This record gives sequence, structure tokens and C-alpha cells, in this order.
Amino acid sequence: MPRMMTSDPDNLFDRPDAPIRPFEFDADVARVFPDMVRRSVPGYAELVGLSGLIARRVARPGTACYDLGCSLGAVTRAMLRQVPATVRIVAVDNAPAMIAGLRDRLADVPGAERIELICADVEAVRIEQASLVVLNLTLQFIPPERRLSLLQGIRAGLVPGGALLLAEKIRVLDDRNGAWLTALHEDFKRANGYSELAIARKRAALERVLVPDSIETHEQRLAAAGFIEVTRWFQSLNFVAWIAWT
Ligand SMILES: C[S@@+](CC[C@H](N)C(=O)[O-])C[C@H]1O[C@@H](n2cnc3c(N)ncnc32)[C@H](O)[C@@H]1O
Ligand SMILES: O=C(O)C(=O)C[C@]1(C(=O)O)C=C[C@@H](O)C=C1
Repeated sequence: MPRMMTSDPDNLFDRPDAPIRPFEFDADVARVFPDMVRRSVPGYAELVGLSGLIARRVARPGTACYDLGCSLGAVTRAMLRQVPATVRIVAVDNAPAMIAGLRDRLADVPGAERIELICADVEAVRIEQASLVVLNLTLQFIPPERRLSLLQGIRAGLVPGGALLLAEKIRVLDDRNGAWLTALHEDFKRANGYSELAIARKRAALERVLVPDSIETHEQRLAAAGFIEVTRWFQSLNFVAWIAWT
């Protein structure tokens, strides 16, 4: 599995005096993001490393691989290590601080000239001649009513045999199981050193910003977008990943 990026420690939600405002991918979040995501998403390193291995199998010479909502490019760089040299890699994020951070991190990476960085809304980017599109923890930030049309656009831009890799925080429909998984996710955060205050404040900040769907909703939407076969290949607590084939 790849070496993880280092960053400043995430203490953004530890300040009791800071106002709770909706979560944003601003410069503060970009500065601590590798530490934040590693301590907040169970299995994140495995998810990224396996995404690279999937890219190795799926990427076709002469096509493109897209990393939509790339943040600091953990998946982008996993792809770069695994795909043939004739594959174009396109990394998209609408947070300027993330794109700037990724640009810095790519400065001395061999082969990085194959990566095109785009600071834009993923809904505004036309997907073309793609063998693989990755949405790693990104669809959950798109307004629910627009998720199907985003997936349809991705489906239309994939070459035959191409695939979408989707990873999301999920909502569990059954109240008892949902509460249990949420409690365990919070235990995971506590075990990684987050305080009760930080957990509660981040929960409030993410409300209405990160809107999770159920496994059922995701799978029905992937079918509605025209994907013919969908395989769930990863789950760690309330985080799930699928591969959806054209
Ligand atoms: C949880 S992070 C994704 C993590 C990243 N894919 C990884 O593997 O490390 C979500 C990212 O999606 C970006 N994002 C959210 N909505 C977006 C949109 N509409 N267009 C482009 N990027 C978006 C955010 O700026 C953020 O960097
Ligand atoms: O911290 C949480 O509870 C999360 O949901 C994790 C999550 C995500 O899934 O995108 C939320 C925001 C940060 O970008 C990192 C991870």
C-alpha cells in the first residue's frame, strides 16, 4: 500500500470558541486534510491503495482516467503509479486550496506531467474517452437531486468496458443498525484522538453539507444511470465502495 501523505494535525474542531459553520474545503481543511481523512475514514489507506490496483486492471492505453473531487490527489497519485504511460490522468476539484496543495505535492513526482489539474465543479467537466472515473467520497457533497445527472454524464463519457469507482459514506436505513454503525464510527474517531467536542462540532458542520444515501439508493441510481453491472468491493463501518461497469 502507498505511503500516506503527511500534514499538519487536524485540530480544527477543537476550538470551543470557534463558530459552528457549514463544513467547507477551505485552506484550513486543505492544510490538515491527510491527517483528517486518515483519522476520520476507517480503511481510507486501503481504499486508496485498492483504487490504484483497480486502475491498473481497468485503465486502457490511449484513454483517460478521471479523479473527481481529487482533494490532495491520494487517488490521482495511486493511479499515476499503476496505469500505462499513454493514459491521461485528469484530477478535478472545485476547492482552490486543494488544487494548489496537489500542484505543490506533484512538483517532484516523476510522470506528473501526465496529470491535468482542473479547478472546477465536477458537474461542469465533460468526461471524454475515459476508461476509469473515480468519485472517492465526493458524490456525497453534490446536491442529491443532481447526483443522477452527474452519473449519467460520467456513463456517457466512458469507453466500452470502462468503469466508475464510487466510494461513499452511507446512510443505513434501519434505525438500530444505523445508530450502531454511527456509534462505532465515533469510537473509531475517539480511538484516533478526536475529542467529544471535536466529534460533535464536526457532526454539526457536516449536517446538510455531506448528505449520505443508502446502499439501496446508490445501487438503484447506478442502474438508472445505465451501468450494467455493479459490484460492492469494500466496506468499513459506514463507508462503502462500488465498481460500476459500462
Ligand atoms: C472528502 S474529499 C475527497 C477525498 C479524495 N477523493 C481522496 O481520495 O483523498 C471531497 C472533495 O470533493 C471536492 N468537491 C466537493 N464538491 C465538489 C464539486 N461540486 N466539484 C468539484 N469538487 C468538489 C471537495 O473540495 C473535496 O476536496
Ligand atoms: O468525519 C466524518 O464524519 C466524515 O464523514 C468523513 C469525511 C468524508 O467522508 O468526506 C468528511 C469530511 C472530510 O473531508 C473527511 C472525511
